[in-house]
Amino acid sequence: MIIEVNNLVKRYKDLVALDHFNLQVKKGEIYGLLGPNGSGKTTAINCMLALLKYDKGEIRLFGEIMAPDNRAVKQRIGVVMQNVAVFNELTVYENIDYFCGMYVPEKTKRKALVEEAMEFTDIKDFRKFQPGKLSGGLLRRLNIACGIAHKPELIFMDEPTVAVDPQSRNSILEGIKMLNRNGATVIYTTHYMEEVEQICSRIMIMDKGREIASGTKEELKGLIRTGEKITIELSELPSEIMAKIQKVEGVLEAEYAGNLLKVQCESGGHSLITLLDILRKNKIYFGRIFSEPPTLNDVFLEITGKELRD
Ligand SMILES: Nc1ncnc2c1ncn2[C@@H]1O[C@H](COP(=O)(O)OP(=O)(O)OP(=O)(O)O)[C@@H](O)[C@H]1O
Repeated sequence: MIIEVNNLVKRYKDLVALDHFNLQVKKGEIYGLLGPNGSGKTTAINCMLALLKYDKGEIRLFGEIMAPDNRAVKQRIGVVMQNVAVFNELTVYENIDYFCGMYVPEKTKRKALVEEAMEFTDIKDFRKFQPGKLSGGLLRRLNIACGIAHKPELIFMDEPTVAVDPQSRNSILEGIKMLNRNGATVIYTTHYMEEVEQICSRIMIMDKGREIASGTKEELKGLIRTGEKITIELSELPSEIMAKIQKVEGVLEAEYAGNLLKVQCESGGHSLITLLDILRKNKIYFGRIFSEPPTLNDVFLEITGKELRD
């Protein structure tokens, strides 16, 4: 295991931010911590990095107890925090060089690493720019370059795509996958379920400082009763036909509004054919049909009774 967290408790006065939190991350994973704002993701990361003291529990990184002065372990770690943390008086190149220099003292070796990090994050053209002159997306890329230039084996990324345009977001996500293919283990926090679905090999869904479920996205979706959501375009739907639809085996809920019939089905059920048969037999003409699998928001909703997003 690269990360082992056992029974971690962190309180801010009366508020329990982490409540007996456990985590195991294996080498080579992109592990996602998914949870709404305030669920404890940043607190968990800061404890793992020994930036915060905690009340109870144990944290091991690379098999060693993590402590603020454990330089050997810190050298093997890269950090990309939620808030961009760069120096405004330094250029792009100098910023990356500074952060890389904390772990790589040799100048020539460092030069090659800084060039590589700029290439990787595609900010070479801005090497002489100061951060204040960069767009939001470029700033995020600089933040990432500063965190990864020394080629860490384990990378912590805390919501690196917040307030980033879709194009930069995709290039950041692709970059993370590439870092992982090149051998880095990644721990990634977000409240965007699409991101963890896109890049993470395993996911923990958090709420109120605790794990509520974990596994691959397929395993998580298999935990819940909610299955696919079927949408059918219809110009009319008499109430007696709606009543028949609501009684179909495997149908949890059905509603008709704005010429759309929306049917929420149970997981594992195959209700589409039956639904279409009912419509055909009753001479109800339908247009396009869509089927969406359950999302991680459905998992969160079914377990906690609330939406993942605010
Ligand atoms: N320095 C602090 N002092 C007091 N309470 C704090 C402090 N930092 C965080 N908290 C509280 O601890 C809880 C967990 O916060 P944390 O920032 O770890 O959550 P998060 O899941 O990372 O949320 P976000 O996505 O908003 O960063 C929240 O209720 C938050 O208000």
